[in-house]
Amino acid sequence: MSGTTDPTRRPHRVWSVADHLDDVLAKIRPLDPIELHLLDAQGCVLVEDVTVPAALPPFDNSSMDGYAVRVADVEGATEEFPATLTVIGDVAAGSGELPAVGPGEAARIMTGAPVPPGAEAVVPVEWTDGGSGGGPADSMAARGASPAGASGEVRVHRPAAARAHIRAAGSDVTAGERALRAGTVLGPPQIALLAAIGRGTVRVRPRPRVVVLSTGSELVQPGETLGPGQIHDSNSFQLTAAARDAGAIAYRVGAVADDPDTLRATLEDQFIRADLLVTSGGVSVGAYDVVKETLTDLSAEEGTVEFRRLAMQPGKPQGFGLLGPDRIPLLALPGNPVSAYVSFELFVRPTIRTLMGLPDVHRATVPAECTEAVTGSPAGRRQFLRGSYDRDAGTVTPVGGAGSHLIGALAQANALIVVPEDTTEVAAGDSVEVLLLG
Ligand SMILES: Nc1nc2c(c(=O)[nH]1)N[C@H]1C(S)=C(S)[C@@H](COP(=O)(O)OP(=O)(O)OC[C@H]3O[C@@H](n4cnc5c(N)ncnc54)[C@H](O)[C@@H]3O)O[C@H]1N2
Ligand code: MOO
Repeated sequence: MSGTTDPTRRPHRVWSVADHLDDVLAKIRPLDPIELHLLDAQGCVLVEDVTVPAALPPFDNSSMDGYAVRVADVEGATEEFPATLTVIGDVAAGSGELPAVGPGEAARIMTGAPVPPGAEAVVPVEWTDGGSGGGPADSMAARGASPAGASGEVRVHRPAAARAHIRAAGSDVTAGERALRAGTVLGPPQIALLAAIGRGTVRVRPRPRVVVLSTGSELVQPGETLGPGQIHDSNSFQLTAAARDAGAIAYRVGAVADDPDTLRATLEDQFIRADLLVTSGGVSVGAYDVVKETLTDLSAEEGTVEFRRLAMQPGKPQGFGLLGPDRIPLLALPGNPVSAYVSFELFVRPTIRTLMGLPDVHRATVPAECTEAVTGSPAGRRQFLRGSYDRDAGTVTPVGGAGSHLIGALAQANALIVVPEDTTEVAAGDSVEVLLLG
């Protein structure tokens, strides 16, 4: 990284939001798939069709705690004239050895336990006296408290149809059927299915490893005391949290001073573990804009990073390129905290989600009625104001002003109000486009 900036070579083109985003995403390829343990694959995109190896349930089993019986033995049973059966033992979930139920016999059976041979139906314990000799039971005596419950007699008060309260083998999924299609995003129910069919690992596109570093000699770690002219580094925390929220494994690298050699060395150190590099600060036109200074005019081996002006507010100065021998994508965001956040939402989040191979990379947008007038939106720049969106009312209210240093208002917002390039004023009651955050 040679770090020489030649101002005469600065491109004068002003990029639209859409053109910059298209240019970024055109250079991002989804990460190569790897085999991951189920919980590590949560939120990832499956790249294989998964076939069911063996039916679920694997065997006929009871859906109720009760008694496994033969249908003829309980035919016509009532509370007044119960069917009295001999209890031959217990079948608990996980039971390997099953007692055969003969005529006039019943086996106590628990939910999920295999239906024993000879039994044709299950009667819930509430349809019986539970072996007590009294009225209808509301539960079984716990085995520990009453081991005798697995023997003696039970009076059944109602008849049961064949296969009543029996969950048939294969009634959930059958061997050979497709459990999940390639392209499925693995949420909790999909992970449950994979586990149920016995898959311990799956082939997915992994979460990208995103390295976040902030730049600025004024920055001090939260928890430390500020000296004159210093502020706490909030961007690296904000962006690391946002990267996690977008689905990445994010590594926060502490704030780097405005020194090209330090920045260069810090970035190079991170190449080993980065699928994406995100920096904040140092991209505008000042004398200490270290990111721009360091990453402009790189050699062919070092990569290419282009610094641009975008027709948006906040977020005007942006850098994008591919760095190092592996051509790791780098997004250099402006340092103002709101600018950094808006830039993340518009450009970094879709990049992370493209790396993951997710089908839907953008935040949802909805129309909403703006409850207050907006004035002074800059002509020719798309403005992203912070807003509080009320879904029930279908309204959005601007919070704070347009200043890109307003972190307090940002923390109150749940949406960005989009004011188009050709609009400088919005009247109260006008419909606006709102980008929903989360
Ligand atoms: N003469 C001009 N000056 C500026 C222009 C311009 O076009 N001409 N653009 C302005 C715009 S718009 C933006 S946005 C900023 C972008 O500046 P940088 O990306 O170079 O960011 P810095 O100068 O490093 O910092 C800007 C601002 O943000 C604070 N900051 C930076 N990093 C952090 C952090 N990690 N946590 C909290 N706050 C941070 C920093 O202290 C500055 O106040 O340039 C304008 N200037
Ligand atoms: O465009 Mo800067 O990003 O307004 O604050």
